[in-house]
Amino acid sequence: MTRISLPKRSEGHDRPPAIIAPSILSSDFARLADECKRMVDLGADWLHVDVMDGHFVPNLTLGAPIVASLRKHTDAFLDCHLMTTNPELWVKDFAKAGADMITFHLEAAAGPGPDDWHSLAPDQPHPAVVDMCHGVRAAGMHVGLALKPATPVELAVPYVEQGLVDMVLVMTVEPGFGGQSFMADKAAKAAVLRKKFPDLLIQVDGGLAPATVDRAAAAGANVIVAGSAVFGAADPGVVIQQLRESVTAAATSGNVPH
Ligand SMILES: O=C(CO)[C@H](O)[C@H](O)COP(=O)(O)O
Repeated sequence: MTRISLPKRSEGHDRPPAIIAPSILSSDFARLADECKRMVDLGADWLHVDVMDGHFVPNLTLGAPIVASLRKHTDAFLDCHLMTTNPELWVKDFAKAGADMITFHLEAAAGPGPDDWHSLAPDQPHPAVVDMCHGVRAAGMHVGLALKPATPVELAVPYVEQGLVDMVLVMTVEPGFGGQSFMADKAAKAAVLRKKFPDLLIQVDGGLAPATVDRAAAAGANVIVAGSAVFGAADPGVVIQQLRESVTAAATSGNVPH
């Protein structure tokens, strides 16, 4: 059983409700519990946890022990984005630590190289990806599937069609670091998914801020990850509110995502 259920799309909306997930990558790690409490008090729906292994991306951040420590201080939904090779190695540890969702990279199933997605078929689920989805659910967590900027969005479709994933994460920067510039053309990948899957959680991550979120919201995204824009703001609560309003306005506008 998953600890917290996922929000559902309601009548008259073209997507599930807005979920704003500050990325703790931009927090003061020495004061992590306080930083997370502050974000939740200011209106954050989820906390986004960036897990980097120094192989899949050129950066090292944190692992399950930090999640376990954090869990002692918060009941918030912990959305753990695994930027790692061999993500299956970490499923049990993250489940035990109290993670609510594991989002792993589709490319990691094919290999750690930036172009390894070329070996994935658009119409046939990859067995390693399918096993990973089943493994995450069996461990009591929700499943997210992440796509790097160069990976075609169509490659995610078979896993959504088969009900294997709860969320697709469309990366709008090259994974590895906070504070990068938003890639608007990559956000447009969300529209392909939203047209086919009105109930799917579609997350965007990288360079999201009040100045860029409208583009992602117009494409159909509903889960907004923002690190530097939120933690670096004079009033993070205002930024969280602006991100939410952008998604909510797009969801009720009746426009087809573009
Ligand atoms: O996954 C990530 C980096 O790989 C981060 O979540 C992302 O970059 C958020 O930071 P910012 O909002 O500052 O771009």
